[in-house]
Amino acid sequence: MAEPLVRVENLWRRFDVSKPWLNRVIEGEPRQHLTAVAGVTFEINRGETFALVGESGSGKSTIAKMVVGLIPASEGHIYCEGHEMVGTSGAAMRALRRRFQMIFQDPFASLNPRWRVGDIIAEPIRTFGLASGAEVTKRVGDLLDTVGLSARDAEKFPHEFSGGQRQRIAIARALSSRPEFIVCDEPTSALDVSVQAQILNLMRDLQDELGLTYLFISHDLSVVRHMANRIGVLYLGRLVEVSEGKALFRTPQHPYTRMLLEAVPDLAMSGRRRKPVEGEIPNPINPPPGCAFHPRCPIAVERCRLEMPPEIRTPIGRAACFQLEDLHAEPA
Ligand SMILES: Nc1ncnc2c1ncn2[C@@H]1O[C@H](COP(=O)(O)OP(=O)(O)OP(=O)(O)O)[C@@H](O)[C@H]1O
Repeated sequence: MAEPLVRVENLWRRFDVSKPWLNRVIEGEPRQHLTAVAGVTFEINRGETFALVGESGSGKSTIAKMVVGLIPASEGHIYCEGHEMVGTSGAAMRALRRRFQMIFQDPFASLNPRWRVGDIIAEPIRTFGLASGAEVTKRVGDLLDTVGLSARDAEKFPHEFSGGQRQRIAIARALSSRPEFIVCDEPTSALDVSVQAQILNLMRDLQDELGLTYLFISHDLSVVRHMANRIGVLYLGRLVEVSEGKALFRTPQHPYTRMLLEAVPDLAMSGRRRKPVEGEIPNPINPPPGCAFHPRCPIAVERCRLEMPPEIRTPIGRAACFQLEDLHAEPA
């Protein structure tokens, strides 16, 4: 089998969330750490869309930022076609920055309001020395055309566009360095539903045309269903399930995946009524012992409160749950 384009192996990210030194001394408090990502492993094959889903605070954005090199990992590995990217700098990091791009949730915040659209899109082209002079203008015009805008829009400023158009500009900018891999962090969450569909269609068309690979991050399962080949479900920084996309919607394995699916009106599994997600994600500074999901889990048993469940193979992927272990005995 071909090497995956991206492989993330046992990735961890801890944040120091201690109070300032003087407060700690006066109040006699120790340093505090928050584990945002705890030993995550997944791979993304060339040309596919791998989605990460989970409630707010589950660690999706933190993983995304580590994968594109915006923040360092505390521990673990990120391989690009087998080459280690954690700890790289200089030319290797520069190459990664060209090949891996990111699109953010809020296109207004990610576009410099004082720059003309043409300059925003041209910046990566110039930075990576991909073109010069009139060639840059031509390439900017082509990119605007590719995302459904016009070459004339290069003269305008971001505030002259609607939310959906601004996300098109952000996509054109991401494409300008001719990347192979784009991390899309909630790219349509800030947009109206009708506009969301247009942007998602554009992203799918671009994937087919340019052979792009996506890491797609979303808390919205109905959006993910239309985009992902495979899906990773995150809970409090851990992957509780990684499964083939369509199968996950038909036969979710982990109780947390089931809970998420049952909460989405048009996805609630056939014959079942929609049930809102119960409880809240615990504080990651002080996570529950054993399986972190046990306080909210409808099928938790004593063992779940004491031990971390191992990852096992399921018919559609892998998942970490003692109850599934009894069903599918083979370790992943
Ligand atoms: N720079 C930081 N310093 C301290 N804690 C952080 C930092 N960045 C993220 N966190 C914490 O890490 C955890 C995971 O955050 P992250 O933003 O990755 O989650 P998410 O799933 O993307 O959620 P959302 O959809 O709300 O962005 C959260 O508890 C968050 O508060």
